[in-house]
Amino acid sequence: MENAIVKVEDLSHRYASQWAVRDINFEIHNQGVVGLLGSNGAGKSTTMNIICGVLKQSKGEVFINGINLKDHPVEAKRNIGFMPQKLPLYLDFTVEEYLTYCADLRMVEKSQMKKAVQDVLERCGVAHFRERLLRNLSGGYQQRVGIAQAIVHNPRFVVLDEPTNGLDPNQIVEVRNLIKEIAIDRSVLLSTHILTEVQATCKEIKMIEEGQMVFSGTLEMFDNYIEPNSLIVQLEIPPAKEELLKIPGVRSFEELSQYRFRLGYDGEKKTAQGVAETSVNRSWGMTELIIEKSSLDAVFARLSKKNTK
Ligand SMILES: Nc1ncnc2c1ncn2[C@@H]1O[C@H](COP(=O)(O)OP(=O)(O)OP(=O)(O)O)[C@@H](O)[C@H]1O
Repeated sequence: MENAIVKVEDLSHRYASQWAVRDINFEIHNQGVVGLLGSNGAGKSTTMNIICGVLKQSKGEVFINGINLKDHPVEAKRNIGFMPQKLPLYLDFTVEEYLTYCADLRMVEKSQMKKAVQDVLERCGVAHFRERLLRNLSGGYQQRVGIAQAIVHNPRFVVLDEPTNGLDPNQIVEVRNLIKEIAIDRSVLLSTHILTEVQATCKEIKMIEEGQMVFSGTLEMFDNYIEPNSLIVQLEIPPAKEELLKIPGVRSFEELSQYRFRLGYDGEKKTAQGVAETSVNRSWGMTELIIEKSSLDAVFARLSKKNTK
């Protein structure tokens, strides 16, 4: 079987006497964006810094493309691109000078350097600014250059730490599109506090709280983490409230308008089916039935709380 792009085994890290990360395990096998979530101080930056080889862990192992990062850092890092939260930009360099410098640091072969820089200039949409000083670029374009430096050596795995921080709404959309584009042929681990960002870009989510992994799964699993327990039904010829409360599983009733009602239920999936069937059988003229899901914020809050109990 092909090596996982990233494999993290029993990863723990301690600053002085305090453990920041405890026994984290995960693997990333596929291309696409994986969101790394967690409250402030949860351990995201510590985890990312270790995975990128910037910080040495107290315990555990990290393998990048099958290569042990601790034992073979130079080889392993060839497969990693990192864009830290605070961009390491040299503001007096032009875009092209800076990317050439980064390509050199990442040990791109001299003969390949020009092509590597040209490719990322184009791919990240900054070719027309190649001669501009970094200090004269807008925040959105500086972020693009930050992403370009992370992929100039064509790594299989890229880590982006809050890449849309401080951007305006248009720039956010553009940078998110760029992230999705670069994740077509590589894995991207994206740390963010913004749940709409996760929704817009990620296919998988990992969530850390107090240094431990509290969730790992698809965006859909995260979205469905809290079982729905209410539904909205719209009926053209509504019955009396008591009739609705008689449907098996229905526990509560709330009138939203003359024709629209919220019914609370016990989480049993069959209840929604029962509401639909009864409405049809009794000719209540059902025009809409929506199962109300919890928001991503509610799931995030539940997972954070679960860990602090
Ligand atoms: N250099 C350090 N020395 C001591 N403690 C640290 C150091 N860096 C981080 N910590 C502590 O380790 C824990 C995890 O911090 P970390 O920065 O990894 O969290 P985070 O999830 O990235 O937070 P944020 O979202 O606020 O950036 C926190 O309790 C933090 O105070």
